[in-house]
Amino acid sequence: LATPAARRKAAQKAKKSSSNGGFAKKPRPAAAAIAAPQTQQPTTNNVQYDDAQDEVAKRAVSSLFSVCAHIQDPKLYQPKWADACVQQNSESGDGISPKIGAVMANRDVARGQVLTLFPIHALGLRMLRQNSDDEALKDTEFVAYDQNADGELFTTSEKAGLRLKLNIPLDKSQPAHSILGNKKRHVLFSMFLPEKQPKPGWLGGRMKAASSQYSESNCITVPLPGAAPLCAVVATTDVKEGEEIIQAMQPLKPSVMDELKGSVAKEYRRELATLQMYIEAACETVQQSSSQVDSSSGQQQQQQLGPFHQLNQKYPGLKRIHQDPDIYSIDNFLTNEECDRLIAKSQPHLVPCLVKNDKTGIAEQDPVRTSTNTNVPQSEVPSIVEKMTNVANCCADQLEILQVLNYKKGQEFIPHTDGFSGKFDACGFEQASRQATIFCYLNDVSEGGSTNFPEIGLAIQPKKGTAVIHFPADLELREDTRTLHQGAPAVDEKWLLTTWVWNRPRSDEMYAESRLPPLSSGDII
Ligand SMILES: O=C(O)CCC(=O)C(=O)O
Ligand SMILES: [Fe+2]
Repeated sequence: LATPAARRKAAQKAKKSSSNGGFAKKPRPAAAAIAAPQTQQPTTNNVQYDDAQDEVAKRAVSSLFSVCAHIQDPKLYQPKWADACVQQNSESGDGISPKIGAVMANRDVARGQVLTLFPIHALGLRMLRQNSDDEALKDTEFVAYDQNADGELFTTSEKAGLRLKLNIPLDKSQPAHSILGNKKRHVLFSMFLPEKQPKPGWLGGRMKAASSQYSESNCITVPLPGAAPLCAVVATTDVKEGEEIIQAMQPLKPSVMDELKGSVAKEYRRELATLQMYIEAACETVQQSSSQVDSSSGQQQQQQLGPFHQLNQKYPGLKRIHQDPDIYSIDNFLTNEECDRLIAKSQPHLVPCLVKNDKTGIAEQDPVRTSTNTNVPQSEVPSIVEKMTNVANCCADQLEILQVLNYKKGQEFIPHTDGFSGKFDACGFEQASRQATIFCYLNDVSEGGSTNFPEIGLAIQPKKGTAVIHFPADLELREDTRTLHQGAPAVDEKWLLTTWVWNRPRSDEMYAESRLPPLSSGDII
């Protein structure tokens, strides 16, 4: 759909089949969130989808879009506070620089200040659906757009160059979180169309993107505190008047991102309060209209959770780094030698991580988990198994087959939970469930690759030898969705050892430790 006319036609067609906005159906590969070790039957993550919840989310997107479109009308609102750059539209005197189209700072801007805002030409919602055999219920993208302009409907067949999609994570401090809070299912994204007229203060998306050199960028796009999906382009270095604005394409460390958001929140308190008012009003409209959707029709209730698996609280160095849901860490859980030897053992055996396709039942490569991994027989790492069973108060048979994961630049594991609701037959365990996740970082990682728990605002930067333990389900085998987590895209290479503690021993002979192929001679003891 390369031409505006073709897109318009498609948009009209799609409008007929949708209640509001544009409805672009997007078949996507089934994205099971539980990754499978190579030699095992992968397991499914039984994500429930819920039509009522989707309807509320779609209404939220439409409502947020109409408010955002309204704000972008220069007759109504001019963001002078975010008007620190211009787009070059004629050749300068020397004929060398700046280039036509380049976005340049029109004043000095300090790190943490806003350069411009990111325009919202359409607002989209990716709805991840799994476990569905029905074609009509595959993953879809709902897009709310301006019905009077070209290019209203964005289908996945359009080339990435035609528009820019920006995923917008919503933390709990965002008003939109309350109406779009199901991060496991709903991905909010904003769309930018280069062919739209640029508006002063809304030049985001028009600047050059940094190529591979991370260091050459001077800004990044961040959701406006309290006013997402509106986003600002924020300076990541001090920028001089006349300097070209170049956007970083790599994710920043969560701590740096938080610092930038903090400085924007502080410096532009008044301006943000105005925008927040608009966004809150849009959210209230949705809340009012969705209050009719009664809980029996599927609104997910936060289930009461009971006690969780107990760790050995006397384990040396055990620290609780988050309470309710509890997350623990232990520095130097593995020695440097254990980490180095485990990497050396695993390196020659790495294969792409597989994820179960819920439709076919086949374990296959999937963009949800792009790292490589290998299984590690317990017999080759007795000292590590001994520490794990000691801290987790369990026997070695309760540990799922150990895996070493390797993430190279750009590789990631998208947000997922490790647990199940109820009993399952999986990974050699029968009528059982995962109670705890233990992972250990095998190297220090300074850029990218953090393990993020977005529901609780926790980000952990990998530190060599540190173990992290969380609890995907309670003792009654009810999943705790607050433990949603991701392996953020790696910048530096990252190595991780991971396993899960089940509530009963591994029993299926097919998954016996003795069947695992050895990695190398020389056990780590
Ligand atoms: O890579 C990470 O930081 C997390 C890995 C993970 O979540 C998993 O293996 O289940
Ligand atoms: Fe995980």
